[in-house]
Amino acid sequence: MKMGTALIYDEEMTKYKLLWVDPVCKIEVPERLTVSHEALIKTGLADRCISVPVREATDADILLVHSEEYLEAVKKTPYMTLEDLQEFTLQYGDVYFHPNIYHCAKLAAGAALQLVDSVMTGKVRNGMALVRPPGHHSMRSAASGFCVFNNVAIAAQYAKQQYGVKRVLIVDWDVHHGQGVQYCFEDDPSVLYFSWHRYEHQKFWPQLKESDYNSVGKEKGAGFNINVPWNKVGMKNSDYLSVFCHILLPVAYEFSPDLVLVCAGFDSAIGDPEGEMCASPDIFAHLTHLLMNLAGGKLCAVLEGGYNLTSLPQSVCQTVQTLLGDPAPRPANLDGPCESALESLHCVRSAHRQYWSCLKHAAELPTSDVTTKRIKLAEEEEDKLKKVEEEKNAEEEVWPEPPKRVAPAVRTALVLPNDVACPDGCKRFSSSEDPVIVNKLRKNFLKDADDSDALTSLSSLIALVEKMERNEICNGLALVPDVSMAMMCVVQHAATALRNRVLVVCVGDAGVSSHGTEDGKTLVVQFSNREPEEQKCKYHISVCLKKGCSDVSGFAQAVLGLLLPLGYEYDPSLVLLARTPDSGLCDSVWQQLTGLLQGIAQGHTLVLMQEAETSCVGPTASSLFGDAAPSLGKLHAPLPEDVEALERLRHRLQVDWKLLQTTAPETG
Ligand SMILES: NCCCNCCCCCS
Ligand SMILES: [Zn+2]
Repeated sequence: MKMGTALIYDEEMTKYKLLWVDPVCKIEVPERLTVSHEALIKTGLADRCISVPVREATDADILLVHSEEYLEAVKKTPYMTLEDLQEFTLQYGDVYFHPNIYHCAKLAAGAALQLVDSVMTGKVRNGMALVRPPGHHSMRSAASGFCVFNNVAIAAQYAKQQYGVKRVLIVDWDVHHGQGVQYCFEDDPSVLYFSWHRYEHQKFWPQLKESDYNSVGKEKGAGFNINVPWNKVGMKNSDYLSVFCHILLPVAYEFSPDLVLVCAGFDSAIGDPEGEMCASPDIFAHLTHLLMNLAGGKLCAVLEGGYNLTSLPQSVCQTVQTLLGDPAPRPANLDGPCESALESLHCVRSAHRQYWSCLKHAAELPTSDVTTKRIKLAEEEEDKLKKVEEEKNAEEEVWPEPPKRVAPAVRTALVLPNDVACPDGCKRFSSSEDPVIVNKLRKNFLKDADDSDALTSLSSLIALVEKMERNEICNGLALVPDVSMAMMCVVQHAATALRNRVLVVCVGDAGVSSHGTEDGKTLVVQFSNREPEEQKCKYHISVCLKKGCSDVSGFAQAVLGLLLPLGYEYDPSLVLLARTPDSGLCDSVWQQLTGLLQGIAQGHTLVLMQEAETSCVGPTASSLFGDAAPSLGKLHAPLPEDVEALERLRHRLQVDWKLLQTTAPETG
């Protein structure tokens, strides 16, 4: 049921600009929209989207968030002289008005509403609106930070009112705090607002105390406002992915939204004069991918900031290409979150532990003196490094073009016994038996050489792996007589053939070969309910859950907070996902796992299942084919012993795996 991706853009929104000198506002230029749209055209992405027209938000729409007096005031601006416009602007901060900005602000808000309509009526699965003026800083009765109407806040209220949406998740990955969104929903438990933002201990604009991590929401909304302050510039891909895996995703899955809105600001990308961060544009492919299995895939991304006319279009293209379902590029050098980011991560998780069961066992807030000492030490240390850094790259930031993301000709290939039907859309795969492969298999694997159907399925499997390695096929599913043997066979083949690494994810108690784990060519992560004997080595990890994988929330938290960070850091070229009938996994959890793992290894996921599990072929194929996994529903609290076990395991493994860190290492 793969549906399309909407793209909303109208050049009318380029027809306003700054009419006087104002150094703060001069970066907000019409070219932001034109370079972004042109990039989508040039890369062919625009043609793959469903073009949806803008519309003007009505007074009623705008009044969902703003006051009548504010709307009436803004309505007068088209008739103002230049002096009046400058006078009118002075009452607000870091924003400018123009005779045509009211019209454009109605179109920007209306574009967000068109996107919500398209997604909620099922016309499309997801989409992106390229708009200006942005919205997330504007407040009930005030313009702010280049924003006039709060496009995403209006869209959230509209979705609740028009479609009876119960829970809306707003993810604000713009580098500024969307204080306007926070104020709008801080006492509203039906809207979970998540924002990270440059903060520098309140030194950075808008310099609000309430942008810090301890603003968690008010009254009934307590816990539903998550602020992640960046107290240093230069944050990188690892910092962003760590916050997604250890804060946003666990909470988002527990919240289980019916709709996801993204305040898609790209001033958090490298090269931006506002953010001064160092995350590469392709990180937005992963951030987008990680949100696409929430709310059954209903995701609306609305442009906010982004002021570097090179990284902005690159980031926009990375986002749209992922919304279209193309495999994400392999993440660039994930060398672990920096000290300052770990401080923030620790503070946010601790501030929210009382509200979210997935954070229940997050470490306590560091005691004040330890913290201040640690922050001081960390700051001196990092400032020294920064000085060196600054000397080095005082010149313009440069970064490589994001890698080309070619979707293979065949997305999903299935190796099935002849009597099992192949779901539509997927391609049945069987190889001409390559004698070399056959002989090797006979020699290494098949005791009784006449076991022909094992031979057939194994040789098809190897041939499939080779096509994935050549990027001719994206992912695959194989029903095999013996999962353990098939796993071993693929791992051994891959270890030699594949230049790179294989991540083996085992669900259930299949015997797992430790082949390749001693030298790191293979990373095995096994989920089961059997207490593991001593932890073998860094590359063979057993995750023991009390009720195995049958406890949805325990398993979900293990996947989000442990498997994903491990997988991203390991950065394999193939993900081998093996499941045995005793796994106890329900289809929707299985589909979430299969969906999320496709963000790794450029989507080269190979699923192995026992031949008996024909009922699981359909759901698995649909997830491999790119359909969003069904929502898991609100997650109840995981078993305390599971959360504790995960925390202990993460604490033990973080020595070797930096993306598992959630607190700054004790200094001194
Ligand atoms: N450099 C500090 C001045 C910030 N001025 C407002 C920025 C608004 C961004 C909207 S995404
Ligand atoms: Zn911004």
